[in-house]
Amino acid sequence: MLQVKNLSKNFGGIQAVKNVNLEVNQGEIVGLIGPNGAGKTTLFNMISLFLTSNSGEISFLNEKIDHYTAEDVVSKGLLRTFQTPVGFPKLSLLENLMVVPPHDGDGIFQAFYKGKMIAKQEKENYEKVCTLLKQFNLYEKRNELAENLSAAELKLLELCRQLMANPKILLLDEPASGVNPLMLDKMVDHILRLRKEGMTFLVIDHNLGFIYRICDRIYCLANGELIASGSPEEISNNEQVKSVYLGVS
Ligand SMILES: Nc1ncnc2c1ncn2[C@@H]1O[C@H](COP(=O)(O)OP(=O)(O)OP(=O)(O)O)[C@@H](O)[C@H]1O
Repeated sequence: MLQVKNLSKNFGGIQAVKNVNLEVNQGEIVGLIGPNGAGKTTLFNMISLFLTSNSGEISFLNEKIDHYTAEDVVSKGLLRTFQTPVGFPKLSLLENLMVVPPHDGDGIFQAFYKGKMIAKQEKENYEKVCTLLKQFNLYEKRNELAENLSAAELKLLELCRQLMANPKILLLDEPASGVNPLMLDKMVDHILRLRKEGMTFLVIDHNLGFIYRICDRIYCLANGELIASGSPEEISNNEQVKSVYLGVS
């Protein structure tokens, strides 16, 4: 579904990502781990077209996407979350999830017909928002301001925001950070449920226990290079991974 071939990125003299190859198949949950500064976020930024690569190729659904904009890939179904959830703290959960169609300056006649379409779309969106909030146990808080949510709830709200756009693959950037153990179990359940429903994931996280619980396969980066890939069992027993990531030699 997603293929990355020989992808590289330099920042001045720093080679943040070096010739990385990676793939994610439909229905998989794939992890991306590595110590601080390994290049994980840079790789995510390139895959989601927030950053242009210096060399290499990215394909999504058998199509090269390197020349696309970040907006283009969103419309193709490739979406991502951020380490720090981006939402609207002063808006309610409902408002955060409602998508408002852009005003495009149509005349009154078109606006009349479009108005009907927008009303229908808004009703559908509202129903979808309510369904998502219920699935993520946030419905009771639907009228709360987002700024009153816990870190874990904000991560779930961020996940809901991306789900509103019907992604085919979701890139999750540190979904477990700042999430307490009880909520982490719920996060695991939600991700596994979404996979059962057909979602595909590429996930960055420093919490290896979390990564081992949810992932089918894992890639490990260090100093911008891929040093290992394999099942959770293979990665957890890999000496090079232990050495660079856990500081165990
Ligand atoms: N915009 C930038 N300008 C200059 N250097 C950058 C930039 N972004 C990242 N880097 C450098 O590239 C390297 C990889 O950084 P990156 O943030 O991708 O690592 P990471 O694995 O995501 O780290 P962390 O786990 O701490 O988030 C680091 O040396 C970092 O300092």
